[in-house]
Amino acid sequence: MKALLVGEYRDGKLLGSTYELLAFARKIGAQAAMFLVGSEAALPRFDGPLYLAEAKAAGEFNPALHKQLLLQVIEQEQPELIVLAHSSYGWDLAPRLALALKCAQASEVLDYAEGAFVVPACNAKLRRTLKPASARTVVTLQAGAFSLPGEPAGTPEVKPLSIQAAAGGLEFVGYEAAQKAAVDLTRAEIIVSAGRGIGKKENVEMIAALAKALGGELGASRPVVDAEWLDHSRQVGTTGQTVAPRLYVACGISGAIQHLAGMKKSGFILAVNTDKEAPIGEVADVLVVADLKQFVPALTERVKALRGA
Ligand SMILES: Cc1cc2nc3c(=O)[nH]c(=O)nc-3n(C[C@H](O)[C@H](O)[C@H](O)COP(=O)(O)OP(=O)(O)OC[C@H]3O[C@@H](n4cnc5c(N)ncnc54)[C@H](O)[C@@H]3O)c2cc1C
Repeated sequence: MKALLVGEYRDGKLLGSTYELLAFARKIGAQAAMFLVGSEAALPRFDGPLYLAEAKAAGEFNPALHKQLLLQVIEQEQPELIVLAHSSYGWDLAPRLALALKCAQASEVLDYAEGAFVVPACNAKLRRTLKPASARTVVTLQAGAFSLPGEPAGTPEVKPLSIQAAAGGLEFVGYEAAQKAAVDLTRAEIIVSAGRGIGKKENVEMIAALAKALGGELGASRPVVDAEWLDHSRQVGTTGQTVAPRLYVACGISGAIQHLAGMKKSGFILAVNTDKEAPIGEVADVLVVADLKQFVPALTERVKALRGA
């Protein structure tokens, strides 16, 4: 099987998600070629053809023009799969491509087995298996679902793409930095995070008390932020911050892949969950199967006593 991987480049840098596409291609045993609107100065490390359009000429974000360039490469390479990251770039480009190619599209792929793609359903509570009816499929990959076992290596064979004329309608103007987060969790050595399992806003205080006793920062999963129990600057995960503290305490967090992608590199992970089968157990060093309303205050008192606070 042949896969055309659509790498991502932003602000002069190749994005790490590009290597997740390579990991996916490797996992499914596909022969990989890559398309990138980027720069010679930031090439991906892999062995294979790399169709490169200069971002200076094509704009870093111009789905209409990038689609045109991609269609030329697809004509040449004839891949069965066109693979993008499930990012704002992929969300925009993938359906345009699928429509132009009149082929199937599978979004937010988590896994692949026997010609079928596994994708999340019902707000990630369930998984659905999709078997495309077309010979060619455009897929976007969920962030963090695939990773290379070691450091990427290799030298691509660069095939420059020339830009004849800009596709009308869109012009890449630039990026606008998001407002600086009120809390920088990326620097925290200890993070205690609240998940939906805390039940109600009033229980945030209980999690904050443990964070304070440990001398750490308070974090959160997305539902806690969506419910406005905590500010977005405290969200950990693919649409929040990526953290790697020495200690991460997950209170009432199930361990959805989007949360794990933001904290699985923590030094030591302690999870508190009533469900012993919760996926957080797969990355936790210790999973305490308990009601957090009993366990967390007891742990806080013990920590305070040990620290003489
Ligand atoms: C595009 C996209 C991006 C996303 N980005 C993020 C992101 O950045 N960060 C993020 O966190 N999520 C993100 N999500 C959402 C993610 O898919 C999950 O829905 C979310 O992480 C679940 O949060 P949770 O674990 O707090 O809640 P749930 O999945 O509802 O889990 C609650 C857990 O609490 C446990 N529990 C319940 N009661 C108790 C109790 N009394 N004591 C102990 N345990 C208890 C339950 O057993 C359960 O495991 C994203 C989703 C999408 C589609």
